[in-house]
Amino acid sequence: MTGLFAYESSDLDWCEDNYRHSEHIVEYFNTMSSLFFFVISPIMLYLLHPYARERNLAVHLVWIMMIFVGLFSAYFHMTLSFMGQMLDELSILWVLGLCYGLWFPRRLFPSFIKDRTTFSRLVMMITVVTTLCSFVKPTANAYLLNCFALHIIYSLGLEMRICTDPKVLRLCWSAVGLWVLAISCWISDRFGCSFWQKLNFCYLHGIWHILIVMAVAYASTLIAYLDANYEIPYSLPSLQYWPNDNWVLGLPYIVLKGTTKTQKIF
Ligand SMILES: CCCCCCCC/C=C\CCCCCCCC(=O)N[C@@H](CO)[C@H](O)/C=C/CCCCCCCCCCCCC
Ligand SMILES: [Ca+2]
Ligand SMILES: [Zn+2]
Repeated sequence: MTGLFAYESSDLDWCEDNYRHSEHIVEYFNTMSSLFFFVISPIMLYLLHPYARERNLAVHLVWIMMIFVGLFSAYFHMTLSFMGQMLDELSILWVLGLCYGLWFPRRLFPSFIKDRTTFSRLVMMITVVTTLCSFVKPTANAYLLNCFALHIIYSLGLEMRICTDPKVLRLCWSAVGLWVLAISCWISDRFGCSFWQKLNFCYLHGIWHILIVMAVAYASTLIAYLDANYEIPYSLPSLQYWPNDNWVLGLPYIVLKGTTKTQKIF
């Protein structure tokens, strides 16, 4: 049992040199860049509060769980232990499950499912089964998780076909662009390590951490915005960026111009 927690007991080892900057932290830069989750998550929790209050307070669980993803990611890179790997990957799986349950568009539900509660229960069952299966071949987990991004982009494409709002389109392309940059770093670190070692630049996985958090902030806000238009249209949602609307890489959030009260007046 203690072997599961042992340093370097995971089959995964990223390109960054082990123990280069500290004798206690296996991959220093990868560990430190995981702390970026702690910076973005509280800000997103704050920015999404008006939408969560109107729609469903469970929305807050997404960014609360992202704090745990950051924590487990830091623990994994600090130790490269098997337990760290599983905590890192399973926390990502459960955030994905939560996002699907909350936000997957009703229009795209399989025909035999009539309401979101049934859909969320099905997602929960699939997440539990996938959690158990993840112990069968742990080295395959990360690849499987990355496939979810493809499904999210495909579903977004279906939703965006009829969209002409430039602000929404900008958010969508920014999310996809950030993800393309992120996944390029992840793949390059995984499969091009000898090349990057020759250049003495082995930090691509750490850069992936930073880019994927930004991609998730952009994609989740876009999906929440589409959801708000569909599920709480009286709230008149619109998109803005923090701290400034004109910043190239501000954090997107949803502003509600109407509330339940104004709905009752109409
Ligand atoms: C209707 C669904 C809406 C979904 C919205 C987005 C949901 C985000 C869900 C999960 C957060 C992912 C956080 C990534 C943490 C990375 C930690 C990490 O680096 N782990 C690695 C090991 O250290 C591990 O190898 C990585 C495994 C792959 C993770 C793949 C995550 C998929 C993220 C999907 C992002 C969607 C972006 C879509 C852009 C248009
Ligand atoms: Ca390494
Ligand atoms: Zn990582």
